[in-house]
Amino acid sequence: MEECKSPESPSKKIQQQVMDLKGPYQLLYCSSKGDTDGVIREIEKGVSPNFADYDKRTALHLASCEGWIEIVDLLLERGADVDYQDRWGRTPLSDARSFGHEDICKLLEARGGTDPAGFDSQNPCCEIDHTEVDMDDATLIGEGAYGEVYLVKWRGTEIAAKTIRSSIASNQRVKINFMKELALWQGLRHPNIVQFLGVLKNSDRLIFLTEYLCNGSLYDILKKKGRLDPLTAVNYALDIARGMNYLHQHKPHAIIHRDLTPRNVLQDEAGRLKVTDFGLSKIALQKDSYGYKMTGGTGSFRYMAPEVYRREAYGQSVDVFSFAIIVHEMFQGGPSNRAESPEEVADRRAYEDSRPSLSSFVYPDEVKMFLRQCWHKNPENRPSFEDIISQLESVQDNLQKRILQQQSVVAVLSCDRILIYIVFIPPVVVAEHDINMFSSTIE
Ligand SMILES: Nc1ncnc2c1ncn2[C@@H]1O[C@H](COP(=O)(O)OP(=O)(O)OP(=O)(O)O)[C@@H](O)[C@H]1O
Repeated sequence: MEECKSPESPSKKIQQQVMDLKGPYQLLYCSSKGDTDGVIREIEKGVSPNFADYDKRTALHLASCEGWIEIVDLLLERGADVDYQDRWGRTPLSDARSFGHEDICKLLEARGGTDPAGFDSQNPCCEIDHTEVDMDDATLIGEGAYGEVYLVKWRGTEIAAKTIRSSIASNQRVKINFMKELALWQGLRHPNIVQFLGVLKNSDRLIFLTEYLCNGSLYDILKKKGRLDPLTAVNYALDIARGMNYLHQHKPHAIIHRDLTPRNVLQDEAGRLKVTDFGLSKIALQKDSYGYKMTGGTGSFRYMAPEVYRREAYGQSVDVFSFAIIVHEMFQGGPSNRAESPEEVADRRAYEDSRPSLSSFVYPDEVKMFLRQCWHKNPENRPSFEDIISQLESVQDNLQKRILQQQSVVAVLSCDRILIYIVFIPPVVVAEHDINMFSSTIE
């Protein structure tokens, strides 16, 4: 293990957690819990009533969702922006409408609140009638944290149907949040992003449909093949980086994946990797006193940026950290520190600055340097995916040149994603009697 010991001690960790709870996030917590005294205390301490979390959600959004009219009134009195838009463009009025809090809607409207996008978040997605997809004839592909995934046919094409467990989908808040993320996913189009197709209408379960990727996940590929050759690893890394760059450059707000792991990267029949399930990670997970807590139940802890684990405010560079761990795994053939539990790994990364080893001969120097930047402890020092793409393209170029030098290649044909090397094979010098022997054998 390559480790740089941080000056932080275990007591620092506890202290840090206490500080997180006491920080400005406490205002959001009190607003969502209906703690009016707590809201007054935090505002009097100097916390801005417009303080927002990483989703740009303010105390007014939370109180409007939860139906705390007294707190909505108080926040407005103290200068909260009635039309503050969150990451999805939703205002507090959009939220109060979604949750059916009529009294709060009236109050917000009276104070000039609007619902610019006219959200009706019960039905924002393209809906496909359940009779169009025969779920009784579905083939089970696998099971994740949210439910099972099936291979089904829709209009003659094989697609994937993701079912959300009723224990999750029956919670109205979770369902609304899921629909918000799916509505966002629906508008995305990129060759390295799994295509969302719609939600099954009138089904007794929450089921959404996406394109089907027949080669499974990067997790399955690494499990089967182990370590990838450097050029394949870099090609795969470029696929993921291009998909992620598209998400991070999404307008008007960047889309942060938050749970980029090898299980959330799928491969199509042409060998191209595509990113899936962004934004869904935090929705169904348990809510604790800090807000939503990522459980890392299926191993996400291994890919979690230190600032997420420490429950600090975070930005899009958390995805760059996860990306670096995935690239490391592609060179390595699987996760490092397999003996440790995923949570222990995340804890040591967050509080001891531990990082996977790069000492092995498998990493080209430029890849080592690049990984160190991507998993840098200071999120601001991590490169953007745009930078990552240009760095990886130059690594790809160098690797291809090295392959050409090592072999007597006379030409390279490039056909879509396949490179065909025409290799010169020197003629073998054969003695005359050998030729005679050879011809007699043929006869
Ligand atoms: N669109 C798809 N095409 C083909 N296979 C898929 C598709 N989506 C998911 N799968 C497969 O279905 C299985 C379950 O996927 P799912 O996304 O529910 O869970 P996961 O990603 O394995 O774990 P988690 O729920 O923690 O993210 C995995 O084996 C995955 O490779």
